[in-house]
This record gives sequence, C-alpha cells and structure tokens, in this order.
Amino acid sequence: MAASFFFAFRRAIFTIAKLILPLGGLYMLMPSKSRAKTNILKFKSEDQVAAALAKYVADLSDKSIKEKGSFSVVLSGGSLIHTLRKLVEDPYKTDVEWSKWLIFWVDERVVPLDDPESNFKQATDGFISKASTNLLPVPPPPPNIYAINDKKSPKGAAEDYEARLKNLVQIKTIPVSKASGCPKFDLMLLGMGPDGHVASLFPSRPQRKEKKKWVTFITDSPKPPPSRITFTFPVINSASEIAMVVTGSEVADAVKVALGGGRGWGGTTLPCTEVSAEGELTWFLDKDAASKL
Ligand SMILES: O=C(O)[C@H](O)[C@@H](O)[C@H](O)[C@H](O)COP(=O)(O)O
Repeated sequence: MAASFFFAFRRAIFTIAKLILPLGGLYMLMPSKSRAKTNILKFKSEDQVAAALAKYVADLSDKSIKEKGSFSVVLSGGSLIHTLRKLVEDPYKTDVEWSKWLIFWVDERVVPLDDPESNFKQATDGFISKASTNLLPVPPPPPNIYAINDKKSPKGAAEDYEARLKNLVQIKTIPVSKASGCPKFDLMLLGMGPDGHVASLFPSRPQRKEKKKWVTFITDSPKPPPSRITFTFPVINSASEIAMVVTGSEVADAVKVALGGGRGWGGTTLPCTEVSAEGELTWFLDKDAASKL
C-alpha cells in the first residue's frame, strides 16, 4: 500500500516538474532590466563615430515609425549636435521621416530659447533646421519639438516640462515603462562630461539621486550656465535605447571608470555608471575617449 502511494506521489512530482522546469528555462532567457544589453563601439575617429551614429539613429527611426508611426528622440547638449551632423546629410536627410519625430531634451539650460547657450538653439542651428523644413522650429517651435518654457524659473520650467510629459503619457503619445511607470522614449542621445556627468546630473550634486520626479532642476551647475532642468535617472533609464556619444581625450578617465571597472575620484561612483536602458545601451567612442580602456 505504502509503496504504491510512494510511486504515485513520485510520478505526480515528476509530472509537475516536467511542466515547470522549461518555464524556468524560459525565464532565464527573458531579458531582465539587470541583463539589458550594453554594446561598446570603438572607432578610429570622431568622424567615424558620426557616420556610425547617423546610421544607428536612422535605422531606429525607420523601425520605430514603421512600428508605431512616430519616433521619440531625446537630445543632449554639447558636442552631440556636431556629432549628429551626418544625419542631416544624404542619404539620411532625404530618407528620414522627420515630420514623425518627437524631439525632447534630456537637459536644457534655463536661458531664452534664442540664447547661444540654449540646447534648443544649438540643436536648431546645428541639426534640426538642416533636417527638413517640416521641422523648422520657427518660434514658437512646432508641436513636435518640445522646447522648455523659457519664461519660467528653473523650478517652474522643470515642473512645466514634467507636466507636459505626464500629459503626453496620458494621451499615449509617449508610452509608459511597465517597469518604472516613467515615460519610455524610443531613443536617448547622451553625452558625458570629464567628471562623468550625464544630462545635468553631476557627481557632486543631489539631483542624481532624485527618484520620484521625472524632471528636476539645478541652479549651481558645475558646468556653466548654472541654471538647468534635467531628466532624472528613473526617466533616463526607462528609455528603450540609449546611445552614449563620447569623444575626445578629456573624457578618457571617466570612460575608464564607466567601462573599465575603475572607481570615481575618491572612490565615488560616477553618474555615467548609473545609465542603463530597458532595451540596449550603446557606447559610441572614438580612439581618444577609449584610450584608457
Ligand atoms: O547641456 C549640457 O551641457 C549637456 O547636456 C551635457 O550633459 C553634455 O552632454 C555633457 O556635458 C558633454 O558635453 P560635451 O559633449 O560638449 O563634452
């Protein structure tokens, strides 16, 4: 009696195990946030970075527009705009469906939109105005280009930008990340400073630790000008794809910390090491930036 019960029980266990184990295997194959893929692309020159970046962005744009009719891109300031130059040359200039782009800024200086220090102005002059007349952001900027409200204080501009993002999520123009509840942009194009800052999240400033707000502000930025708004890491890290576009020898030490297992100065971690994408994070490095890897 006991023996037949034992064998029946054992058979039941094996049957259940056979059903559950493969699912466990599937789980292991499922990408999790911690296993989001990182690609490190090293090029001989900044010009080669620019060429590779143009193809990467154009391909993502094409895929996103085919899938959902739009492409949300978040720009940084600084040298990124120059490195995007080949995207507004042929063949991409004519191939990309610019009118389906939604353009945002991961950070912005709180200055008038026509101020030479404005990321909006730098992007308009250096990139957007060359892309297509559909995108020409004559003041006020067209609806698909989300410049900050430059009439507000840093705090007000951050709150205003966050409110606009919340509305875009509510009307489903921008999807929301199931993992974080934050807006999920298709692509974020980030630069990095020599101190390892990304956006306007600096090693020595508290904004890098902000976990609730989507957009915050700073008035004592170590990188001038002092007043900026910036996405926070919960939003940055909810992006489908992130490209870290990093060139020049002055960032080689920060690249080594981010990718070579180094530690920040004084043992601190650097903001650049906190960047992760829900899809793929791709580093575009020239030889100088990668020289200490
Ligand atoms: O508004 C800004 O200043 C930028 O968004 C900033 O985060 C920039 O991306 C880095 O400072 C790198 O700048 P460079 O590429 O010019 O070195």
